[in-house]
Amino acid sequence: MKSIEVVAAIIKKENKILATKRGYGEFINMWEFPGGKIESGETNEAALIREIKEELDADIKIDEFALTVEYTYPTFHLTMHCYICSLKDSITLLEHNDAKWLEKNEFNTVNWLPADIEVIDFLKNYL
Ligand SMILES: Nc1nc2c([nH]c(=O)n2[C@H]2C[C@H](O)[C@@H](COP(=O)(O)OP(=O)(O)OP(=O)(O)O)O2)c(=O)[nH]1
Ligand SMILES: [Mg+2]
Repeated sequence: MKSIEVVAAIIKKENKILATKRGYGEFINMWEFPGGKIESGETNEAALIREIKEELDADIKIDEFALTVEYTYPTFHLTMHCYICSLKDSITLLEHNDAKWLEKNEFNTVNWLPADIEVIDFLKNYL
């Protein structure tokens, strides 16, 4: 089975985190943490900064590593490294079709990608 390695940004502002809704592809309209595939030769941090610039036209500060999720979808295995980040400026949705700032008690109001449930469980304790 194919394996992919992805970095994702848990962008935090006060007690809220940014959830973004996928605008295209297999998982369209499901919610995720913005980010994407690490390219060869790239560090996790460089990949995350590049992806957030590409997807949200924003610069971020990576504050700390949060967790790595391993999840097997029917057609591929996902390794996803997640980092707590803060925004240096505003965002523009270039690939997503919606975004929401969610407090802990609102996490369950959106339809997360299956691999993200573990991230949500982590954040319920972290925030
Ligand atoms: N970015 C991101 N991807 C996730 C999350 N949860 C999850 O299962 N994935 C899966 C969905 C995708 O199959 C896979 C790769 O992420 P991606 O589609 O964002 O990759 P990318 O930005 O490089 O996009 P592309 O150029 O391949 O279209 O990771 C998440 O929270 N954030
Ligand atoms: Mg992406």
